[in-house]
Amino acid sequence: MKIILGSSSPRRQSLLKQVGISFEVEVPNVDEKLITSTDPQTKVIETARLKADALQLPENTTIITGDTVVSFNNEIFEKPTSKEEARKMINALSGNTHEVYSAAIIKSRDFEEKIISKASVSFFSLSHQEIEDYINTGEPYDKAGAYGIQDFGASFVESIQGDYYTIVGLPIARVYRALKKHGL
Ligand SMILES: Cc1cn([C@H]2C[C@H](O)[C@@H](COP(=O)(O)OP(=O)(O)OP(=O)(O)O)O2)c(=O)[nH]c1=O
Repeated sequence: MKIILGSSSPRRQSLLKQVGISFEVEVPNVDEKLITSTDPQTKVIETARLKADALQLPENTTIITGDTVVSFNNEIFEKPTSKEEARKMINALSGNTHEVYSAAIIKSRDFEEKIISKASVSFFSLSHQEIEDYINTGEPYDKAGAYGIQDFGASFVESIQGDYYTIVGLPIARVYRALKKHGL
């Protein structure tokens, strides 16, 4: 059985490697704006499904897709599209607790697993200068919520509740166990 990871996320790729899963990468070509739900849990699972449905599903192949959003104060923060947006997100998260939702779809011709995971992250109060310095590293732009807990963004984090890897972008233990359940 071949495993295809339908993701350009280097984090998702490294997490699968970390638990010994061999896979090929095929990046689905989708317009995530098609998913308009304002509920973060619905948004991530529907976006992961959109990505999964955009991939071919030949015999003896299992595909894995994922999606991650940050949710704060009834707002959904995806990847920032500008310096201003990154600044707005990090300012909002500063000194507060937010949620990170990650979803994964694992599917073959014979089965489909739907995984949704939520974790909470509390930030220290950040100074204007550290926010500006962080934005200028360029790190925020490929990450929901404009920060990477696995990178310099770790310096913002006072505490987390839940699965760390859900914050990084894939609830890897649950994905791993679902794959093993299906003999992969
Ligand atoms: C909150 C947080 C998000 N992220 C990343 C995980 C995801 O890669 C990204 C959210 O964007 P996604 O749209 O979920 O994924 P992607 O665009 O990176 O890749 P693809 O759609 O091809 O699967 O944010 C971190 O790397 N660290 C973090 O702390």
